[in-house]
Amino acid sequence: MSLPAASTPPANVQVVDLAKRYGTGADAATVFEQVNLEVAAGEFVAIVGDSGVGKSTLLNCLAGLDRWDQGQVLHQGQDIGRLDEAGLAVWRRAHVGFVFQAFHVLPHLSVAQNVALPLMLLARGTPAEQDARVQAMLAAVGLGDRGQRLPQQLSGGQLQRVAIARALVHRPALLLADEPTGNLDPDTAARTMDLLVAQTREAGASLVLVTHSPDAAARADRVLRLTARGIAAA
Ligand SMILES: Nc1ncnc2c1ncn2[C@@H]1O[C@H](COP(=O)(O)OP(=O)(O)OP(=O)(O)O)[C@@H](O)[C@H]1O
Repeated sequence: MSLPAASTPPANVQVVDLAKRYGTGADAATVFEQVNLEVAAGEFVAIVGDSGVGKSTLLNCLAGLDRWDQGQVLHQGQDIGRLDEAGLAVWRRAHVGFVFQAFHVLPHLSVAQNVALPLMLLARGTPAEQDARVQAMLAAVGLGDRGQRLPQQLSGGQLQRVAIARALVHRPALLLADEPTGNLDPDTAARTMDLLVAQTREAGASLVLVTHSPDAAARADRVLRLTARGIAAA
């Protein structure tokens, strides 16, 4: 009896013929179209392109935060365009770590509570295990002694590091980062990139990073340029 042929595992992330437009009828404006992209587990892809070409929009589509007009976004073979808002929220919570240009840190929670949020929402681990993981992440971003502070007591660069700790704390399979080093000095930027790359390699996450920074792009396995007509090797 012959064994079934081993099937190739699907790419962690697949984008198929994606198009995004704003407006309708005569006012319709295409941001991008014919975007095709595959990112493997453990792979780091940087996306570059002119200002306004749609890099943040594409990242938002990958996170299911923005809807698109044509094409598909698949995560481990699952078509996330078929999920409703509640389904998307559950999927995102479990699988996605997002570092935005704006930090989206909650002002009334301490730094440690902000970082703990994904673990609490997923009810992952005991409170003691959650505390230990949060403390380890804060130490990794150089904020081990700032956990009890409120966000307003931190600098912009420190807040960016809180956002990165929070994005990584639940070891997501898909890491999406929009200019994560934009507000940071060169040393902190390099350490931040170390963290993102380590998570990608060690946890087999896929990292998609939008950047204008040549230093950040230089760390990627592949650099792709987004234009209105698609995405290709830079
Ligand atoms: N809600 C919206 N309605 C209409 N147009 C929008 C909306 N949001 C974004 N756009 C347009 O979509 C295009 C892509 O914006 P986006 O922020 O994705 O670009 P970007 O490549 O990330 O830019 P940058 O490098 O400057 O951050 C821009 O022309 C922008 O004006």
